[in-house]
Amino acid sequence: MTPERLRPEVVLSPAGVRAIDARLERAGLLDLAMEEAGRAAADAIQLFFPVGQVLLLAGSGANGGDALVAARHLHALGRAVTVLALPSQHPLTRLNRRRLKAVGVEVGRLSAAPLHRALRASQGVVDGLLGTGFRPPLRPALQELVRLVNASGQPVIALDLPTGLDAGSAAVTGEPVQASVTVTFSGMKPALLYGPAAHHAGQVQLVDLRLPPSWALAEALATRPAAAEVARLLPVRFADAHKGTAGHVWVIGGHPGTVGAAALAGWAALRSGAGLVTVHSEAPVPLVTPELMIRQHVSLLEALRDTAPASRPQALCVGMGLGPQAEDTARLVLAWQRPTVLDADALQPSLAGAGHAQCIWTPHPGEAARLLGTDTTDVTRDPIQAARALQERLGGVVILKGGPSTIAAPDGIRVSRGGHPGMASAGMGDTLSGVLAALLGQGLSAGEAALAGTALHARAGELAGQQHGYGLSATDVIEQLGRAWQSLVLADNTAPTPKGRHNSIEGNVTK
Ligand SMILES: NC(=O)C1=CN([C@@H]2O[C@H](COP(=O)(O)OP(=O)(O)OC[C@H]3O[C@@H](n4cnc5c(N)ncnc54)[C@H](O)[C@@H]3O)[C@@H](O)[C@H]2O)[C@H](O)CC1
Repeated sequence: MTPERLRPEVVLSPAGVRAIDARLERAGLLDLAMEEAGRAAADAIQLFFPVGQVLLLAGSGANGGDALVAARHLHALGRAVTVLALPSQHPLTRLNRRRLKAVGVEVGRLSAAPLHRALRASQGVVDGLLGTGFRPPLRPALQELVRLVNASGQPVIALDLPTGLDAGSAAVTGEPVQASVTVTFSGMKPALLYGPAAHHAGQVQLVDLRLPPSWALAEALATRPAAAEVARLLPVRFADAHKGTAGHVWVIGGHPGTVGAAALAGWAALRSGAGLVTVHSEAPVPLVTPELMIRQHVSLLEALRDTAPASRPQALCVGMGLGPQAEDTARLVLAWQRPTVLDADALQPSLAGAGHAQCIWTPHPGEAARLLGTDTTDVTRDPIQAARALQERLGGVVILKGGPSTIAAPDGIRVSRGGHPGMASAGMGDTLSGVLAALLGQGLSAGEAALAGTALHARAGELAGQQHGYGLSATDVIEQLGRAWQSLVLADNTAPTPKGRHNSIEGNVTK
C-alpha cells in the first residue's frame, strides 16, 4: 500500500490552500513544499511528454514558482526546456528563478510574440501561470496568452489547476487553459471535480505534498474516500444468513405512466442483497423479476396507515414515480422513524425538518434547487455548499447526485468517486434508491449506506459502461451490481475476513 492511501484525499478551497501555505511558511517549509510540487510536476511531465522540447510558462505567483522548479528538474534530467515567465512577485518564485539561472537555464520574458514563436518550436506546454491565487475574471493580457496556448493545439499539463479556473468553483468565466493533464498539489479542488470547470482539467493527478495530514484535514471542504475505505462498509454475512436477516425493503412508488421507476428500485434492492423486497403502489407495477413482491392498493395511504409497527420493514424507499401523493406518503413513513430513502417525488420543500438520522435524501441538481428555493446554476456552481445547505435544511444524510455525487452528513461532506457518463439516463436515480434501501435494510447507518451505495452504483455503472458505452440503461447497471460488489471488496486488500463470515453477496460459504 502506498503511504497516500493511509490518509483520506481532501478537497481544498483557495482559502484552505492559503491557510496551509501560511502554516508551511511559519514552519519554514514553504520552500520545500514548492520544491516537492515542482519535482512531482517534472516527473509527470516526463511521464506524459517523454520526448521533445517542453515549453514552461511561469506566472508571477507561487504557481509560477512550481513551474520554475519543474524546469530545473527537467533540465537536470537532460530535457530541452524553454521557459517564459512573467515578472516574479512571490519571494520563492524569485528565488527559484535565480536557481534556474544558476544551473544555466535562461528565462525569457513572457508576452504574446515570444509565446507564439516558442509554441511553434515545442511539443508540449506546462501551464504554471495561475493557480489557487487567481481571482476571476482573467485580465486581458493574460487572457490573450491563454488563447494563444489553446489555439496552438499543443498538449498542456496544468500545474495545480488550469489557468483561468477559479479553484473553488465549478463555473467557468472567460476562456481557461484547456489542459490534457492537471497535476494538483495537497488536495483536490472543486474546480477539478465538478463540471463545467472540470472539463478543462483533463486527467487529474493528485500529488500529496508531505505535510502533516492534520493540516490538510483541518482545511478540507470535503474528503474523497478511497474505494477500499468504502468497501469496508459493505455488510458481511455469517454463513447461516437467511432472507429474514438480510432485510425486508419496501419500495413505495409508481403512478400510471411511471410504474417502471418503482420496479427498477425494487430490482436494484434485490441485486444489492435485500432479503425480501415488496413494491407498494396504487398503480400496476410490472413484475420485472419474479422474486419481487408487488402489492397494489386501492388507497396507498390508507394501507400504510393501517400497517402495524411490527409489520413495518427494515428499510423503505419512497417517491420513485409516486406522483401527487408523495408528500403525504413521505411524511407518514418518516414518522415511523425507520431507515428510509427519499427520492424523486418525495423530495418536497415542505418536508424540511421532517428528516431523521436514519434517512437519506437523493436529489439531483434540479430537485436540490427546488428544495433550496434557488436555481440549478446556484447548485451546480458549488455542489459542496449546496449539499451542506440541503443537509442542514432536511436533516439525515443528503446525496446530491451528479458526476461526482456529493454526500452531506452531520459529520461532514464526502465526494464520491467513479461512475460513467452513460449513467446520464432514465432510471439511474431509481436504481440508486433501491441500492441504498437494501444497504440500510442490511444494517448500515444512513452515512455508511450513502457512501457504500453511491460507490456500488458508480462501480456497476463503470462495468456496464464498458459493455454499453453511452447507451447504457438502468437495467444494465442493476445487472452489474453483483460484480461491482465483488470488485469493491477486492479493492480492499486490508480487510480481515472474520471466521465464519464471508464478504460476498454471492453464495453463502464459510471461509
Ligand atoms: N500547499 C500547496 O498546495 C502549495 C501550493 N503551491 C502553489 O502555489 C499556488 C498558489 O500560489 P499564489 O502565489 O497564492 O497564487 P498564484 O500563483 O495562483 O497567483 C498569484 C498571482 O496571480 C495574479 N492574479 C490573480 N488574479 C488574476 C487575474 N484575474 N488576472 C491576472 N492575474 C491575476 C496575482 O496578481 C498574483 O500575482 C498554488 O496554486 C500552487 O501551484 C506552492 O508552490 C507550494 C504549496
